[in-house]
Amino acid sequence: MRRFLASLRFAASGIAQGVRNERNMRIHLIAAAAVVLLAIWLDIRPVEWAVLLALCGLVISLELVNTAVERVVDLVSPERHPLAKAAKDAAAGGVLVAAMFAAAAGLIVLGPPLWHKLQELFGL
Ligand SMILES: Nc1ncnc2c1ncn2[C@@H]1O[C@H](COP(=O)(O)OP(=O)(O)OP(=O)(O)O)[C@@H](O)[C@H]1O
Repeated sequence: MRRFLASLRFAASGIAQGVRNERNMRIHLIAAAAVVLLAIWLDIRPVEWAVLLALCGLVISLELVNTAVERVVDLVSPERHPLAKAAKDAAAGGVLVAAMFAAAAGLIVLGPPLWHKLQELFGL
């Protein structure tokens, strides 16, 4: 049990470091918070919540993995190297792909009810 709690502490510390040091991580967190607030306001269905939360979690997790790849590459290859570039660029590409699909899913789920709500509010 103590080892499990210690591993949770290490994981929490990794998340905190990512938030402190990575600007992109803070952008993803702000985007996730905006999605959650919008979803509450629009009162979306449970299955829609599940999709949006899973995708927000995926993007934030991949950003942490990207940070880990950057740290390891900087450790093993402080000098420039084509493989170091390939590793960092692939990790960054992974985050970008997930973020683009998450944004598309967000538009599909939140777009129609948001449009409906705006029509109601402004009598469009
Ligand atoms: N050791 C290296 N060898 C070759 N190219 C590198 C190396 N380090 C970084 N690069 C290139 O420079 C880009 C930016 O690298 P950098 O380490 O600044 O990461 P970053 O994506 O800007 O992340 P962050 O700003 O969060 O540290 C990488 O995506 C890669 O293309």
